[in-house]
Amino acid sequence: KPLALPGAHVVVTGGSSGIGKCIAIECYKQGAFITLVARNEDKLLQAKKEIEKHSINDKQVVLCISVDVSQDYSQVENVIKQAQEKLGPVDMLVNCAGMSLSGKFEDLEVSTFERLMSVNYLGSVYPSRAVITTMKERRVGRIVFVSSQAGQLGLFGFTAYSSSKFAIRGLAEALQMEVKPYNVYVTVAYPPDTDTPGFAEENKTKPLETRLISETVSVCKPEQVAKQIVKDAIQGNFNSSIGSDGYMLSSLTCGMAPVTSITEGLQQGCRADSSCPLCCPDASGVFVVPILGADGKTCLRNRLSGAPGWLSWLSIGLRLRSQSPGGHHGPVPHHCSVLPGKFRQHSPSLHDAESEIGSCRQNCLILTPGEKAVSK
Ligand SMILES: NC(=O)C1=CN([C@@H]2O[C@H](COP(=O)(O)OP(=O)(O)OC[C@H]3O[C@@H](n4cnc5c(N)ncnc54)[C@H](OP(=O)(O)O)[C@@H]3O)[C@@H](O)[C@H]2O)C=CC1
Ligand SMILES: CCCCCCCCCCCCCCCC(=O)[C@@H](N)CO
Repeated sequence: KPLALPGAHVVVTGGSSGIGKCIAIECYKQGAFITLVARNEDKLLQAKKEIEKHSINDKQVVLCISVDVSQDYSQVENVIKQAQEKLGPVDMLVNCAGMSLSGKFEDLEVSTFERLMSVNYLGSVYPSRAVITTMKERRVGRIVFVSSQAGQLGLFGFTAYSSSKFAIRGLAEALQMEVKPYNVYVTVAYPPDTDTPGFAEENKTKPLETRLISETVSVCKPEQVAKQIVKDAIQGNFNSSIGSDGYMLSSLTCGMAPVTSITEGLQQGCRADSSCPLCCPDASGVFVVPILGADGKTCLRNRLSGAPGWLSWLSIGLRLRSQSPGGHHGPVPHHCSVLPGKFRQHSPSLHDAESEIGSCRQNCLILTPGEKAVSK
């Protein structure tokens, strides 16, 4: 279910400038309450004024908190606490604070590698770590990471920057697998060059080669990038790319990232049905056992959005095969997946799967249709 932004509390790190500021404006326009997090207080207040021009009701608030997200976890944790005291639990966190420095490997100071890793990577870990427990308890939440196209491929001049942006992806993939059963969705955005103060700053020292390679993709407006990111985050899409070459780049570099939207679209015929005993929304066994298990009755849609992409494709393949004459064994509800008999015989986990799913459900909050999740 898409996240409803009206009345929601959105925290944007790096919200005082560039892409982050545009994300804050986009959310504010849709009725959210905003907390902006960045270091410079003047820039924060300036951004607050600009964002407030876009209010849609007189209850909306923009809160500003100054902190360096890359320095000290307990400081960041305090900032999140302050924000939650004023505006309630965080529904969406956007990790957009970041910076770029380029240069040839041997020309970059070692301290630049440390700096980019702490701001871009640890600066995303800390705020996320500070909001995740409450999100899981409430069974509501979105966490957005802003990587970069340079986080999908390594580029000349970006030895320090690219690696810090690749790190974000590893974090996001692992985290999505953990939190999907709690209805918390992770989005990683891979923007191209975008016309922001940060980009202007980066261009002052960019090597010629880096500039030439980057210019093969045109520069985007931050408003456009922000719109796409907010849209994907609301939808719970794991991947957020901009434009057609952004889309191609994402397809080429998708690896085993979790799949959400496209696969779910293809799985139209496999909608989760709350009347199916195996399609409970706890979905704690997100991974292999439930996919191969449940004696062919596991609903794929709930299970797979936290699993690597190729597993989804495999299962779609199996499902299509199983629908062909001869591949179908026993009575199977229309919304459930079917595994061919051959696979059943060869997988020892299959026979235990139903009981395993039964036991993993004991550790979880089980919702019956119509019931609402409440925090512990
Ligand atoms: N513009 C581009 O071409 C692209 C940008 N990106 C990524 O998007 C994000 C935003 O970029 P962009 O809008 O260009 O950047 P800007 O430099 O315009 O804005 C950066 C924001 O992050 C804040 N910030 C920076 N460091 C810290 C820190 N240590 N602690 C807290 N806040 C911090 C800044 O405020 P303050 O300095 O006051 O702390 C500012 O609000 C970055 O992660 C960047 O890597 C990705 C792809 C392309
Ligand atoms: C078939 C696929 C076509 C795609 C071609 C790929 C070309 C790569 C261009 C990468 C540009 C790097 C952008 C980095 C932006 C960034 O993060 C900094 N500006 C941050 O400030």
